[in-house]
Amino acid sequence: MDGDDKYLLKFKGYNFARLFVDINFLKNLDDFETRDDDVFVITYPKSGTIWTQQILSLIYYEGHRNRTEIVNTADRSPFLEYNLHKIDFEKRPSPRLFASHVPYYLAPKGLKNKKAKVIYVSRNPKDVLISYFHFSNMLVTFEASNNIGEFMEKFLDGKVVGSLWFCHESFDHMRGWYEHRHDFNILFMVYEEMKKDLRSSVLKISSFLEKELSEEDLDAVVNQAVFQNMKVDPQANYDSILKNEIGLRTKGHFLRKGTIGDWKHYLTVQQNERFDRVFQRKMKDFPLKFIWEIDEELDQ
Ligand SMILES: Nc1ncnc2c1ncn2[C@@H]1O[C@H](COP(=O)(O)O)[C@@H](OP(=O)(O)O)[C@H]1O
Ligand SMILES: CCc1ccc(OS(=O)(=O)O)cc1
Repeated sequence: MDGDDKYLLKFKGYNFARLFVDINFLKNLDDFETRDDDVFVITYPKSGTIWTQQILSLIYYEGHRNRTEIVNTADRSPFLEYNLHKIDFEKRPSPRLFASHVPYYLAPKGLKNKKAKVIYVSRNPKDVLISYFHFSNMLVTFEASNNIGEFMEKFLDGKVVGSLWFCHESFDHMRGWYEHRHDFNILFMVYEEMKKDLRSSVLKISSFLEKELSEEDLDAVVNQAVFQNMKVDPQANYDSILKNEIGLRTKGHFLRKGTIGDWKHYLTVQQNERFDRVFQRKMKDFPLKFIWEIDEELDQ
């Protein structure tokens, strides 16, 4: 362990949420025993984790799809490093679904056998920034910021849970996973593409998982994963976990807006230009393109 902060726990160069993480678990993470049929959703925070967790559990378990099971997201596909409900992962029946924010170099080494599946979801970093600003002001377990400008500086410096989104070094989050993609059995998904065409995205995920869905099942998955329905689904939206287990500093929800280009409502021209300069410098040779905005009428 290096570094010390009330909210951040730095372990091997990466910032974990101090109040959720178990340092002894981290020390053994490398040797965490994976199974060939494990599935991991891996993201930088605020990139569509909970959404993809919901899609995965709907694909795998008819019970959720038919609303016959009363199991919340944190129990359907628990966070590997933030095991809120102290689930005994070894006793968990297969197939196990996990979520995680770990950078590629902290992932259990068993994932490199390329059997267990990884779904990496990315989102344009300006919307990540805005989503994260609201989220960290809302929860007592994250450091609050007075304004977007203040939070943006922390974000650009990597002084947040998840460390740097931006990267010029291959060990940072997005680039690290992308550049080491051949070491893993990995599918890259893009938040904005999921927004634009959820049905095709669900099909892409189910095909990667080798889980064939009937038309009827596909409809049910899509229907329960669209923002408006997920937002009011108490098993999917984390509301009771945030309120009763983690603690709210200000009123709000995990499913906040779920749109593309919300940053345009928050960043000043100067802030946006500063962000662009950093982005261009650090990501100039990165081959994937990001979707920064969409016609607002299409973004329903
Ligand atoms: N079904 C859905 N459709 C679109 N966005 C969703 C979604 N479920 C969650 N999100 C959005 O994903 C973000 C949270 O990401 P994560 O789960 O990685 O923490 C939030 O973004 P906003 O704060 O911009 O609304 C949340 O609203
Ligand atoms: C344990 C559930 C949980 C809650 C909040 C989280 O925040 S973040 O995604 O790391 O920003 C993560 C896990």
